[in-house]
Amino acid sequence: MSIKDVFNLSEGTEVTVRGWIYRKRELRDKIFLVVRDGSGIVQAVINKSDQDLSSIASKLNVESSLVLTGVIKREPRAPGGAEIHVKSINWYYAGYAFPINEDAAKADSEYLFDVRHLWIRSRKMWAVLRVRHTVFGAIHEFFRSRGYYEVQGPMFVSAAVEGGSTLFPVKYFDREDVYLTQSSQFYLEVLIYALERVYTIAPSFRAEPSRTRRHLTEFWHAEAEEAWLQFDGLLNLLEDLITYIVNKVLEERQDELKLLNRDAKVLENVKPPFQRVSYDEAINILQSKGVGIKWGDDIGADEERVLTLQFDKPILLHHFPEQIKAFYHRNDPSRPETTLSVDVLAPEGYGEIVGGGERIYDYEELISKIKRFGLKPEDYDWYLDLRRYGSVPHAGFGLGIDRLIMWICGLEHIRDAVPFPRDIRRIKP
Ligand SMILES: NC(=O)C[C@H]([NH3+])C(=O)NS(=O)(=O)OC[C@H]1O[C@@H](n2cnc3c(N)ncnc32)[C@H](O)[C@@H]1O
Ligand SMILES: [Mg+2]
Repeated sequence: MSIKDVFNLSEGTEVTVRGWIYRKRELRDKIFLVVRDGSGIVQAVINKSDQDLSSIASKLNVESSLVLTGVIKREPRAPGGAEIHVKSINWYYAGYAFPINEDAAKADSEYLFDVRHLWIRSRKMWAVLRVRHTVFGAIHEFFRSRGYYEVQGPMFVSAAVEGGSTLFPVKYFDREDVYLTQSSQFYLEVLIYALERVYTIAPSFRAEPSRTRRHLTEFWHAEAEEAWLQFDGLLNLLEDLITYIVNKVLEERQDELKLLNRDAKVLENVKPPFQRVSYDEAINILQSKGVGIKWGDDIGADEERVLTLQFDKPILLHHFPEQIKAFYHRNDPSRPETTLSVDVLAPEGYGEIVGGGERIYDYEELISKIKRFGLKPEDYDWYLDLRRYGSVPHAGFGLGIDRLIMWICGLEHIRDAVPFPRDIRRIKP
């Protein structure tokens, strides 16, 4: 039986659970073992009057694996309000003294990243991993229930989508022009001409030199693209997607959010319409808050933080000046110096979790912008073909899943949202 089922059974029931010792405490007359499995934890009590049992329990360590049988007793002081009074223990592996103890857990956080392969067993990571599971499942459900087809782009690519400065070159046999994908977007733009509406969940790679609280060198990216979709439809789609995901987490992961001390009030407030703020309005708000910014400047993490603290809902920040966004963004015909682009900013200072917009679908417009941006049309030969043959208005976006999970769980650093985070200094475990 899994540990979480123990709490649904009545007092006096005999149960057998299996798992690992999470905490161990020896008192004068008792030994308390907190046992964990994939579903949760339960306290087990051994009376020292039972010589055989207590001699077994004494030699076990934190993380020793075992199967124990005992009788349920209500105990308000125990986690979950019940405990198991142990009758027998079958242990599999006494193990060595576990290197992560209470002090280590409070020690230098880099140490906890060095032993992430063991720290992954902590209650905090257990909760984050279960929220992560729900988020990935919700993304699949959302798109599949709306007729989007799941597709896959390649990981080895030949061109930048989001600028050459964060491309990871790959040693690819004798070639020097191969990179890890920054975004599957261009391939989704190919696939809409076959399936009309597509999505993918895949890793993306960015050679980010800075170690910030929201950048990784490898991150999980949910991207979607849809033929005929235009700007207002894109904004509504983003609101519906993020609301759907947050609601799923609220529905399935209340215990985990509590364990993470996450105040779910903000999450309960996530529903359409989000706060729609144009770039122009954002510049005015920031200037009124004393931020030294002028029209045409990029809005970075610090400025996003100021903006998100003005509202208690996600923000759809739209119509960025063309020079701030990638070449493929379609210029707004009514204000060509701006683009039909949108970033979604998560509240509470978390900032950008989504980037997207309408794409240029006219061949001449795209090739002239590629040149105007100092790029080489030959680097985008097959991408331009999509505008030569059957081009249609279309839009899409990329959701940074790790950043979304960081916000939903109320985490300090994106590295806590990922089982095995990668940044400029970390490539193991
Ligand atoms: N299909 C598309 O339209 C996506 C588009 N080509 C794209 O990659 N946009 S983005 O660069 O803003 O990245 C999208 C999101 O991807 C996340 N992102 C982007 N870069 C990172 C890094 N380095 N670490 C973690 N998360 C990252 C972040 O939430 C961004 O909003
Ligand atoms: Mg972006």
